[in-house]
Amino acid sequence: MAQISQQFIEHIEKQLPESVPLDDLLSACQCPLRKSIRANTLKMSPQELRQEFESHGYKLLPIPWCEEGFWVDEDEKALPENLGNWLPHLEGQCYIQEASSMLPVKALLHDFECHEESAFLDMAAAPGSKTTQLTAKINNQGLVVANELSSSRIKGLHYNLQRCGVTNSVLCHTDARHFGESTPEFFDAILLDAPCGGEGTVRKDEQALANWNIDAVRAISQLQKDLIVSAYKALKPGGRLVYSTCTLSKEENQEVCQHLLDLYGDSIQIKPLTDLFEGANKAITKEGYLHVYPNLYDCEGFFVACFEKKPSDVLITDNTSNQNTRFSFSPISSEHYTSASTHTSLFGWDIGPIKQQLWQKDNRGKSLEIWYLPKSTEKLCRHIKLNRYGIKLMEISKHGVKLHHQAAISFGHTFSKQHIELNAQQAEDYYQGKDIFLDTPIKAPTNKEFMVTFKQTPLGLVKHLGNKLKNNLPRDLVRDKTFNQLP
Ligand SMILES: C[S@@+](CC[C@H](N)C(=O)[O-])C[C@H]1O[C@@H](n2cnc3c(N)ncnc32)[C@H](O)[C@@H]1O
Repeated sequence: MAQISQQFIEHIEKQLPESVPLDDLLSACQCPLRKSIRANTLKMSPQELRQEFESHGYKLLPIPWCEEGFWVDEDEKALPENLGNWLPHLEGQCYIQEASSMLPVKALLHDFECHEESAFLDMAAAPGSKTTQLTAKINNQGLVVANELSSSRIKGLHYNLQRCGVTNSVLCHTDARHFGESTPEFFDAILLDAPCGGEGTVRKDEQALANWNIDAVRAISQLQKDLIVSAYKALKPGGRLVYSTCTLSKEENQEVCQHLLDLYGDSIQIKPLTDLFEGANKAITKEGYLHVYPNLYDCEGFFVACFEKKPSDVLITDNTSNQNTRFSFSPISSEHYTSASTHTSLFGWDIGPIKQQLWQKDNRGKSLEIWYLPKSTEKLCRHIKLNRYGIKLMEISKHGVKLHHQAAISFGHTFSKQHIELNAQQAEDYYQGKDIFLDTPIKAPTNKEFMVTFKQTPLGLVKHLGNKLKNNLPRDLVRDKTFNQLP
């Protein structure tokens, strides 16, 4: 049973709209949270995800604001606890994400015209539920900067981006309060899913409201105000900003938005979310924000505000010097492009269409790395230090060309040759880091790299050694336990 501090009850009671009686809110806080899942459309359609679950007796209910998202009706059948070890999850076909947490990206992209050069910033991105939702929705177009301050959380963010086949993102590891100064008017759209008090998460975390106090709320509200000002400054005129939290107090929500409007109300305006989805009116505030109390749609509490920065007639000029010491890549040379494309053609992979995004980097004289970088990465690097760039595709050394794991999981769906389809047991063995023994040896030269797939989805690379396939899954991706069949 959730422990809810009396101080919180007295505080929130004063802020509740008439449509949300305190008793309804408190009883919703005591109900376990409905679980939800989202199809990652870079790898699986919502229909396929639904079929996969329903063929095992689960009942999935659509989430009204996210066509890729579903609630799992656990009255019918409960989800297994360890869904993270399920093969389709490891393959990046789905993401376990709370339903209301799917709202901010919906707001960010609603009527938004995304193009090849669009630059997005996710200011507080780990573990990546919204970054992966965004990149899937824009089909890996443009550039998405995923930023996270916490060192311990950035690894999980990177893992999720890789797993989900995200190719248009770079990772940044900084305090998001710096973006306003370091990347002024750089981004077309910014998501600030702010660090917050988490009052809306009490249905998942029974202790979330046990030790509530107003001083902590005020302190975090100040951080949020600094972050939203930084977001405003980093946004291009004509750009879009979404501010969201999973908390309920006005100090962390409406007051933060009002701070932005008090400072910059002449050049930014609220984009009301009234028509975001059918039924949004239940949660709409008088300003046009969505304030989702946990009882409204039977999910977590959430707050979402959307702003548009007015277009400006003043032309933005990028005065930053081209002398960029932080950027250690150069465009791929024709000699190395020839080596790279000769190698990828063995896999039936034509890298011609991505040639403009191929860069080379010297690996301390030992080898030469070939990378795929999202558009505008070089320009961005003139302003900020990145933690991880796009995707390392291969290494060229005196021993020849060697493909990298990320090339297979990000671009493997376009390989037409040199891949081996595994059965479920072999796919599980692969994720557990084991070599794969073949019942019937394949007719192919030994010591060659192959890509392995399961149900046509790329898992990674192996080396063919005759009767076995040597596992080349990077060690940090190896899992102790995996399963294929839903119970
Ligand atoms: C609500 S969580 C983000 C959840 C994420 N957007 C998602 O959907 O998976 C807020 C994140 O902000 C990070 N954070 C806290 N202070 C920050 C700061 N000053 N700059 C950037 N990130 C910060 C926290 O470590 C945390 O990971």
